[in-house]
Amino acid sequence: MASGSQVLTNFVGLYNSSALHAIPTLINLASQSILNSSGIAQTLTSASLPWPDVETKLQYNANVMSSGILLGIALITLLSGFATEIVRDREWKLRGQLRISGVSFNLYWGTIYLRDIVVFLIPCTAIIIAVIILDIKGLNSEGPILAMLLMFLTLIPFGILMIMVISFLFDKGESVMSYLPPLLQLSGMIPYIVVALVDMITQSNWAIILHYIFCVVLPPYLMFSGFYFISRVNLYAVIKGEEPTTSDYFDADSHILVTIILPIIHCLWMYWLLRVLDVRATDGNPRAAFPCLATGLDKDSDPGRAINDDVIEGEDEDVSAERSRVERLTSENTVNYSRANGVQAGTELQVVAFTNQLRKAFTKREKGSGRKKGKEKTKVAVRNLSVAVDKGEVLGLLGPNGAGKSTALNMMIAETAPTKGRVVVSGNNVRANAHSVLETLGYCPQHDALWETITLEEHVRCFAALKGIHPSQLEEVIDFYINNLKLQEHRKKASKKLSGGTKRKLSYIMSILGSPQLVLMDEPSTGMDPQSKRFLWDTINASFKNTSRGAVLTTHYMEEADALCDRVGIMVNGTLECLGATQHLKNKYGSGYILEVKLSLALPGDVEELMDQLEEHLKTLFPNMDTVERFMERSQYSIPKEDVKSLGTTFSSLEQCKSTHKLEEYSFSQSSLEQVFLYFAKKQLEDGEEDGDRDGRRGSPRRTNSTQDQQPQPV
Ligand SMILES: Nc1ncnc2c1ncn2[C@@H]1O[C@H](COP(=O)(O)OP(=O)(O)OP(=O)(O)O)[C@@H](O)[C@H]1O
Repeated sequence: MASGSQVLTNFVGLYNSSALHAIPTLINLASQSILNSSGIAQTLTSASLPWPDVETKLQYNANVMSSGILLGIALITLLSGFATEIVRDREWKLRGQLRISGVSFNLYWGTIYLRDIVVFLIPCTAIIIAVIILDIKGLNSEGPILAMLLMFLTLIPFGILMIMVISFLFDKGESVMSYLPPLLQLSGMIPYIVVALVDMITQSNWAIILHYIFCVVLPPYLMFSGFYFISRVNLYAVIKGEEPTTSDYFDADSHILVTIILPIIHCLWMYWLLRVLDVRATDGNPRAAFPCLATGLDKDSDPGRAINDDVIEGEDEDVSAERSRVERLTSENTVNYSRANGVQAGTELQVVAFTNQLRKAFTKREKGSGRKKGKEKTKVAVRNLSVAVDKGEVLGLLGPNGAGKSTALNMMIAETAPTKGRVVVSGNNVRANAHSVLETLGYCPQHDALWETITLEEHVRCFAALKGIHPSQLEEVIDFYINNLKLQEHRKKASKKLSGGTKRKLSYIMSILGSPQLVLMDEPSTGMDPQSKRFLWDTINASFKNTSRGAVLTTHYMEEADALCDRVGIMVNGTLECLGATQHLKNKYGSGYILEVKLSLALPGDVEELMDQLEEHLKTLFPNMDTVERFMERSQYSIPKEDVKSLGTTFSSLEQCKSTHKLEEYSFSQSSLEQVFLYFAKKQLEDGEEDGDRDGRRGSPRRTNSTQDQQPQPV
């Protein structure tokens, strides 16, 4: 059994899980094949043919087995490398960005497929050339070469498609090369070794039965098995004392044909699976593509079956009015009318897009102890959001971190599947008509979706072409954005070398190119310098005001919301708490004053205690005041109008307070949008990270059923 240990040595020596080592593995493999073949040849001449003894047969099989293992490992390791880029495209949201820019399933996957086939052809051709040039015995004759050629013809397209499908098991590019090669190598090699051992030991049909079963149920096995059966035909013919003919390789007993034909059949269902996964797998979760596997995901996107909370207890009246407006827009007639006619008349149809009862619940299982499964936890990220974007409107979505703004936008671009509810853009349901709807969208994601090695200018050029900008205008458009956003010096830099602010500018340009019908911008100005921010504001104002287009913008800059948004909605814990023009919100929720104080740090004593004393004193001046924020020596209070009889008296009381409580400084002003925001932000903190479902009930303890009391306390 010397050859058995040789196989083991070869296997252990050459086994690796990295694509980097695939080429050396391949070269090693070629020399191994030469050695194996010459070994076989020597054994054959020295053995007393026509029929060898058992030991010779075992040695032949062991040699054949090692060639198959080595070739299979090399091919599958090379193939695994192709998955990294696909997973990265998904991880960095580039696939979504391309989809929104009109890159269809066939275009995206077809391009990658053709490119990978060409690349993969190189090592496969190298194997054939090496066999011919090095005159590898047993393989360098017409039969095996023809069999290998035919095998590669189907194995290459099959292998790449298989990798594309399997890539959906991964959500991080980094983990692909750590886990995918061993996963594929083992799932192909273990059945291969089982078949070869059964063949070697029992010399019975069991090996062939297993071969057929594995070919069907374990596709990676196909990358290994063909080589074994090619060498097997050759060996058994020689053992019988005959020269194998070409037809020996393709007759029914050779079992090679199955490794050539089955990949074609696998390709058919894999293409279907890839389509389903690409179109339906959302949230980076392939299970989302199959409703039966997806607990709590995308089970119902029909607003008719959504929780009946038209009248939500304690809901703001503006939010309720918007909900009713959206209900009317959703009525079958309206949607059909808009779908059929494109341009609509009448006030109700003057909307670019709307969401109806849009809801997203993320279900996560907590870690269990031992064998016990952990409890399922549900986080409702967006709670029955009904809002419409009017033509010519920039709608602002504000809210503290984790309020659900990005999740809402992700559902609007069909990147995240809603648990319930519907998104309609230009009269079309986004989930049902994703391709045609997405072509009319522009999206600036919160995290820049860029190819690391592609330059800034190439990004702009590529997306301008995708958005259908005429080649004659291309240069002008590129220069306009690059010059105005002061990007000239970064034009030729690869995106990985760009600063955070520059990347944001690039993402913004990519979203606005081609004048999409609806542009969704998730914190577009984060990290931008004031001058660029000003240009961004100008272009947003010019792009949407008085047009038939619309935009949704999320931001943490109140002055940006004030300057750009026609209406602003503030979200808290997934719920839209208020909606309206910024002035309306200031009047409604900010009809009072804001007092900001700062204690002198030079004061002796505990800051907390001093702050408590100050608050006690302030309560005597403003009995209905509310603490908005308190941090170290600073605090902020909202003071209702009725507590301020006259500004003169108030200021003299505050001056007195300044000297008695040793205030370093204080400010007393009318409420701004920021203060309205802070009021709601505080509510999110009070409500806490509330898990579970609370439909129809609001978390705020302030809310009651009486219409009068439904208004939150003014700031
Ligand atoms: N894929 C996910 N799985 C589980 N929970 C998620 C997922 N995505 C978002 N969430 C949760 O949903 C909630 C809303 O998140 P989202 O990113 O929409 O908030 P946001 O308002 O955009 O916050 P920020 O201002 O920080 O961007 C958060 O509590 C977040 O943890």
